[in-house]
Amino acid sequence: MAGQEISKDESLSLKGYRHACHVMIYADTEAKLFGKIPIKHIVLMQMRFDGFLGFPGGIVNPREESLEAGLCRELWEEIGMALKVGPEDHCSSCLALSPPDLVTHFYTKKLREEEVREVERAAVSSAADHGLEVMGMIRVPLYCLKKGEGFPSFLSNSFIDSARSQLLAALRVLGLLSQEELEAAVATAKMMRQSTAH
Ligand SMILES: O=c1[nH]cnc2c1ncn2[C@@H]1O[C@H](COP(=O)(O)OP(=O)(O)O)[C@@H](O)[C@H]1O
Repeated sequence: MAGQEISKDESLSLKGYRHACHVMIYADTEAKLFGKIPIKHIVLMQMRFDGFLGFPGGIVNPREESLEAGLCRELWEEIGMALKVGPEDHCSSCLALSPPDLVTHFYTKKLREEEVREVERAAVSSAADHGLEVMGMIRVPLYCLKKGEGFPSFLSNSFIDSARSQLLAALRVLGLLSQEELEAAVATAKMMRQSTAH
């Protein structure tokens, strides 16, 4: 579920709110799973310390730094290398579902495949948060195999705050998956969750 959308400027004028910025890093790829199923796009998320999936980023203080400067500082801690994310990469800002006094700002950043590999290597070898606040960077499987394996199964995980909606919206807006593919994956994920609920 997503919180209420709000413009970035309006959110910055709210009194008493904290701000969090997160980014979806992605790239195109020619790679094929089992040598035949096109992966098409690499999309990075991370397993957080609390067992939820989310995007890299964190809390920023707009009174001390711009949202983007704060995001880059957080990325340095979680990825262990400098990654430039600017206002042009901003996608959406939302009032968080919980806690109620939080605005979550979401960005997307397209890299080349080799640059994504560099991010993955740095996240393991240099990032201060690796193994602590971040248990590991992961790739989102965007293909759909038999019995919901792949993206539907991935969507059945637990996501922090609006991370799942941010993922689905970004995939749609960036054209990484079609509306039909997204709807089918969401419906299959829902059935999978129901059938595994005890
Ligand atoms: O990927 C995400 N998308 C949307 N909201 C998120 C995501 N990750 C965390 N949040 C929300 O933002 C808050 C702060 O984020 P995070 O835990 O990354 O920052 P921190 O490590 O600086 O405390 C979280 O408590 C959660 O409500």
